[in-house]
Amino acid sequence: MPWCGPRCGTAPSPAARSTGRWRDPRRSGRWRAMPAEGGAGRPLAPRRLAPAPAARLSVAAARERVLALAAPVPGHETLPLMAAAGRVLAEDLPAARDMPPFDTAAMDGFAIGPEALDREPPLPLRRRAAIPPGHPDARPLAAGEAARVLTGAAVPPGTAAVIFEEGCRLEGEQVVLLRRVSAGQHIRPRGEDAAAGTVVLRAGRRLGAARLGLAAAAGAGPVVVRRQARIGILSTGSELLPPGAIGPDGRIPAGTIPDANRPMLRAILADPCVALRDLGIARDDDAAVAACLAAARDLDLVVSTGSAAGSEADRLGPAIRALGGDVAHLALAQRPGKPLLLARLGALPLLGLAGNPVAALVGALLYARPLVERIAGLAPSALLGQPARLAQPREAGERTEFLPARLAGEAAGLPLLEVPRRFGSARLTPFAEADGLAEIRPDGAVRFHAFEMLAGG
Ligand SMILES: Nc1nc2c(c(=O)[nH]1)N[C@H]1C(S)=C(S)[C@@H](COP(=O)(O)OP(=O)(O)OC[C@H]3O[C@@H](n4cnc5c(N)ncnc54)[C@H](O)[C@@H]3O)O[C@H]1N2
Ligand code: MOO
Repeated sequence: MPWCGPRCGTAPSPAARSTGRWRDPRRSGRWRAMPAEGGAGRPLAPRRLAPAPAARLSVAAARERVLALAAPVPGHETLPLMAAAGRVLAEDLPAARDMPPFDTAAMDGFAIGPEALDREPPLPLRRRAAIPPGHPDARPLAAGEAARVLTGAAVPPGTAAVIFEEGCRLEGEQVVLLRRVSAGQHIRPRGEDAAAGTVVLRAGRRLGAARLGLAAAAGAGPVVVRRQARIGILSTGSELLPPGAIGPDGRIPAGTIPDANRPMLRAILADPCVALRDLGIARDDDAAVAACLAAARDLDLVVSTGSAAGSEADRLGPAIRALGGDVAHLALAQRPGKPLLLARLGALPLLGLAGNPVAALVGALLYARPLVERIAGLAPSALLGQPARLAQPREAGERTEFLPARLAGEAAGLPLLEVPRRFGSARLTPFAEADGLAEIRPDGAVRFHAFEMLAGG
C-alpha cells in the first residue's frame, strides 16, 4: 500500500503522462494509476485546501508554526517533594542547609587529630569508641586519640583527617597507623557541595531523578512547581469504534475500524507534567464535534487526529469555524503526515494531526509532543536523531520521509537501519519490530530517531 492517496505521490514524468500511468519509485515493478487532473477522470472533492507543493512547509518550519500555537502555562502549585517527580520547578530552589551539613567521614576508618598528620608509620594511637552515622559525638578528639568512624558519620570536633581501616592495624586498645595521612583526607567538609542559601536548582528545571535527589539533599520540603498542562485528546471519524470495543456478536461492525490513534496519543503525551483528558470520538457531524469541544473549553490544548485534510466529511474545521474559531490547514513537505490543522477556539488552541495511524504517530512525535512540552514549561525536545545508514539503499523522495526502522547493527560507526519492504501510512504492523523512525531527507541524508528519544516506543 502506498503512503497516501493518489494525489500525493511524486510528480509523473512527461513519458508517464503520455501513457496515463506513472511509476511509484517505492514499489519497484508496481504501477499506480495516474492522478486525475482538473475535471477529467474521477470527481474531485468539492473543497480541498492542500496548497501546491511549493507552499509545503518543511518539518522545521512546521515545528515553528506548531510551537507558536501556545505558551507555557502560568499557574503554580505546591507539592510535597515526593509527589513532585518529573514536575517543573516554578521558583529557584535554595539549599535549606549546608551540603553536606557537617564534616563527614568518607570511609570506614579512624578520625585522627592534626598531631597524627604526615608522620612516619607505624604510629600507635589510643582507640576511642565508634561513631556510627546518625549518632554524632560532640566530644572533641584529644591529642593522641583515634575515633572509630563509619562512612557518613559526623567526625568529632578537632578531626584533621580520616584514615581508612585498611591502612591500620588493631593492637589491643591501640590503633596503629600503617601509612602517612595528609590533612583533610577522606573527609567531606561541611558545605563543600553547596552552602546554605545557594540556589542549587533554577526555576524551569524539571525534577527528574537527579534533580529530585539534589532537591532532597538540599533539604527541600514542599516545592513550588508549574501546574500540569491540561491536554485533551480527540479522535474524529464516524467509522471509529472505541479502542477495545467490539460488537455484541464479538465482531467489529461493518464499515467500522478500531480507534488506534487515541491509545498512541495517550502513550506519547503521558507525562507527570501533563493531565490528559480523553475527549473520546467525534462523529463526522458538526454537532458531535461541538459537543466534544464543549468539554474542552478549560483545557490548554486539544490534540486531535483525523479530519485534518479538509474533505467534505471532515467536520472538525467547519465546526470550529461555526463556533467562531480560526482554522488553518497546512500541507507539510513530509510523508506520512502531510496535512496538519492548526486552530484556535477562543483561548483554546487545537492541533489536528492526520488520521492515518502512522501519520498520527509521526505527527504526535514530531509536533504534538514538543508543543505539549512547551505548554508544560519544558524545553521542547529537539528533533536531532543520529546520522545513520540504510541496509538497503533507497531513493530519496521530494518530501522528508519517516519510516519504521529496525536497528540491524552498525556500519562505519553509524547505526545500520532496516526498513520494511512494505509499509504505508495506514499500516501499523511494521512497527511491531521497529526500534524507531528512519528519517530520509530529500537530499538523501538519513537520521535515526530511537523511540526512547521520541517517547514513541
Ligand atoms: N483527495 C485527497 N485525499 C486525501 C489526501 C489528499 O491530499 N487528497 N491526503 C491523504 C492523506 S496523505 C492523509 S494522511 C489523509 C488525512 O486525512 P484526514 O486527516 O482528514 O483523516 P481522515 O480522512 O479522517 O482519515 C484518514 C484515514 O485514517 C483513518 N483513521 C482516522 N482516525 C483514525 C483512528 N483514530 N484510528 C484508526 N484509523 C483512523 C480513517 O479511517 C481513514 O482511513 O487523507 C488522505 N486523503
Ligand atoms: O502520507 Mo498521509 O500524509 O498518509 O499521512
